[in-house]
Amino acid sequence: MKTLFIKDILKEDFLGKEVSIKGWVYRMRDMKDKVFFVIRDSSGIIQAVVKKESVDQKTWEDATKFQIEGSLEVKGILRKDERAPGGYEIEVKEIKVYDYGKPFPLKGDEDVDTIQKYRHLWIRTRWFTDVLKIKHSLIVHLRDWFIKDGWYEVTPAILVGNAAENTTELFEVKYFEDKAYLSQSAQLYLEALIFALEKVYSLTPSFRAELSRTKRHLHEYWHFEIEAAWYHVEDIIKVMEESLKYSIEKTIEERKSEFEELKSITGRDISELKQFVEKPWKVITYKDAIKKLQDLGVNIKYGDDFGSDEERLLTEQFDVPVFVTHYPREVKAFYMYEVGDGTVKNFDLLAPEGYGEIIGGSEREWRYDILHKKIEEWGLDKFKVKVGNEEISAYEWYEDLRRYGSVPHSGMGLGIERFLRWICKLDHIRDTQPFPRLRGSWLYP
Ligand SMILES: NC(=O)C[C@H]([NH3+])C(=O)NS(=O)(=O)OC[C@H]1O[C@@H](n2cnc3c(N)ncnc32)[C@H](O)[C@@H]1O
Ligand SMILES: [Mg+2]
Repeated sequence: MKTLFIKDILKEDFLGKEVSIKGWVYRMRDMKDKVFFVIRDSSGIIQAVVKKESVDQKTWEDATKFQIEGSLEVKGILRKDERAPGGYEIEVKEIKVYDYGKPFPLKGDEDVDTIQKYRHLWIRTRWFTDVLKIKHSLIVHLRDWFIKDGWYEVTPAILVGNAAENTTELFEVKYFEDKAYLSQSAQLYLEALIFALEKVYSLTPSFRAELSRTKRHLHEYWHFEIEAAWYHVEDIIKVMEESLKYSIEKTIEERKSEFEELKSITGRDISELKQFVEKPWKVITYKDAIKKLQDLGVNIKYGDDFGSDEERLLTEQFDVPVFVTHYPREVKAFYMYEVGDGTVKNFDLLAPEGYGEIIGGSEREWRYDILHKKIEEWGLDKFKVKVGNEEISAYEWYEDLRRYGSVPHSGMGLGIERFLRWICKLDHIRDTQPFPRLRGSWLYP
């Protein structure tokens, strides 16, 4: 007989029939002449009852030896039982023991440090399993949108020789006799690839050695980045509003039961997500945003960057995500296209409900002279790499993209974990990653 997933047998057509499932003991109650199990697999839970008078001695003894998270396969008859989770129960005839298990170290009320110590076991938590499935769907549908829109998935370098973002937030790694850095962003490599494929995307880990200890910073996060030749920043804003709405809409459809379960933990109601999809998202300039914050009594002036507090306050003025554009050149990255009035053609997408930045994007400086001057002005040419017997600027190759057939181009980077934190209404970004790397966390597990 075929072993099925639990979700596949929770149906009237299996009533009275023999079924077989494999999984782990989620709950158990040992009575005098009965043992009630709730067994879980990746698809859900089901009650299974072992009655002493209905099974042989060995099966009864096995049934009484299990611990929480013990692993087993049960065969039995599916019965209706309104009191059981899901309304069904298996009356067990046979048990195949894989592992009785040991007293499980987690009871469900542990503090953050204890959870961190047993994170490799804690990730079996049902609500976190729901978050992992929603993360999977958001990524799959986002990729789907870009594939349908003619973009190519590419595989950029992760061991790199230069900073793409803040030079003080690099993780340095030993690279034989030299040193390398863990990639902060695939952007510079995607910019090289558009001269071949024109529209490219990648999903890679990005690494940030930020010292900030906040609810939205990880040292290692998954970064969905896109780059397109001939596109201007307005085109990228349009692409991201459409693709994120598509991903959210498809994920809501596909993960109804997961969102239902999650609602009791985080309070996220899918009706809130539906209204983000239905309404047009806002676009305001940095200058407007500064004015709005000043009108709200925030002590901020033109030229200041936004921190989490300012972003939270700003997003609380809107009930949809907000694209904030045209920041002052000084507060943004070297590669951004200079408008000429002191601003750059960039945007940050701020998620509502106080979640803040989930995307950073911009039009790239594609004019060689201006980019070369800025790389020198920002001291980036001090980054050297060994090429053959000579030491050259680690940005020489990047400037070559402006020497040989340069074109206007734009792109963006979406933090998957920040996107997921907003969609699931999670309090802390640590609960968007199975093995989060946070300020002060151990490299364990
Ligand atoms: N291809 C590009 O144009 C991307 C560009 N080079 C870039 O890295 N922009 S960004 O620094 O704003 O980071 C992009 C996004 O990456 C996320 N991000 C950025 N830093 C983090 C940390 N520390 N933890 C989690 N997520 C982070 C966040 O959502 C940002 O909006
Ligand atoms: Mg940013």
